[in-house]
Amino acid sequence: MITFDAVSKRFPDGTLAVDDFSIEIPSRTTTVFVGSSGCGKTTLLRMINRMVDPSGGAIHIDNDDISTLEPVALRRRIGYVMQNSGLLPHRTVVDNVATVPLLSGVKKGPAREAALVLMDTVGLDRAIAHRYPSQLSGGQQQRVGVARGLATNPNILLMDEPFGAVDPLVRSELQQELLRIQSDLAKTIVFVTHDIDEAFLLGDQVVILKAGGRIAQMGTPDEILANPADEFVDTFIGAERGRRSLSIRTVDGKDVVFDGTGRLAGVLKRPEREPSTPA
Ligand SMILES: Nc1ncnc2c1ncn2[C@@H]1O[C@H](COP(=O)(O)OP(=O)(O)OP(=O)(O)O)[C@@H](O)[C@H]1O
Repeated sequence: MITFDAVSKRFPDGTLAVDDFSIEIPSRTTTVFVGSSGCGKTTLLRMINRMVDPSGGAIHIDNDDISTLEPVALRRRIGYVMQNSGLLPHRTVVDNVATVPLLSGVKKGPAREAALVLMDTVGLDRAIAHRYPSQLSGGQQQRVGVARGLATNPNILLMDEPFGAVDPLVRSELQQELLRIQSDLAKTIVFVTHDIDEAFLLGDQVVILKAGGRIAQMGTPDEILANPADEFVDTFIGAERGRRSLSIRTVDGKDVVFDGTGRLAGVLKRPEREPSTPA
């Protein structure tokens, strides 16, 4: 479990990016931070692996206060996937995937072999193992980025808008692939996006943020869809969906939410009902 306890971050220029943020991120599930540009999502994510240190409060991973852990060692045991994949342009796919294990002292042969297996995991053909990033499509580059994030077999995977720069079809494929990988591997994933549809699709827990990393609402997609906490959340859900109206239809006895284009947006959990007594 990752715990933020009254965490704040003020940058040296005075910007208060995160103000008094507290949350518990359960293990082996996906938590999504969603909010508009500048609300502090990336700052929150980077505080987990100490790329950014908080100015106040504490972050724990299980029982460890991460401020007591050595940042480089911490970073090497947490996977990190970023937008535009962040691949090293002069290294081949297989060597990009193997970068962190190699830095951590794994020998070249085993590191490359493990990288090939990871290419299988993320749905990449081994035939492209010796290509350079510029010879790949955007979607393939992002898959390499995900494979690299998984290369040390981390318990925690941080993903910062990893599918933000690809076209909608490829994005949808990558999202499905991530759902499949997560159902096999059950990592603790913290995922940042500004896309509410992506948040609802991928998140077990969704955290809707306002400026300053303030939590507007936190819950499962069903809970948020069924009961938006306030007008801000309502508007955010509506606006980010292009003001497409949500509708609820009953399918196989379940209340299913569709957006205005007929796309599945979620399934509402109904409270358990007492069995009805015959009249
Ligand atoms: N190194 C920095 N120095 C000063 N201000 C910063 C720094 N990094 C981020 N900020 C500011 O902190 C706030 C939060 O930034 P952050 O990148 O965390 O937001 P975000 O929600 O991830 O935005 P986006 O979706 O645009 O990436 C913004 O006002 C940003 O300008």
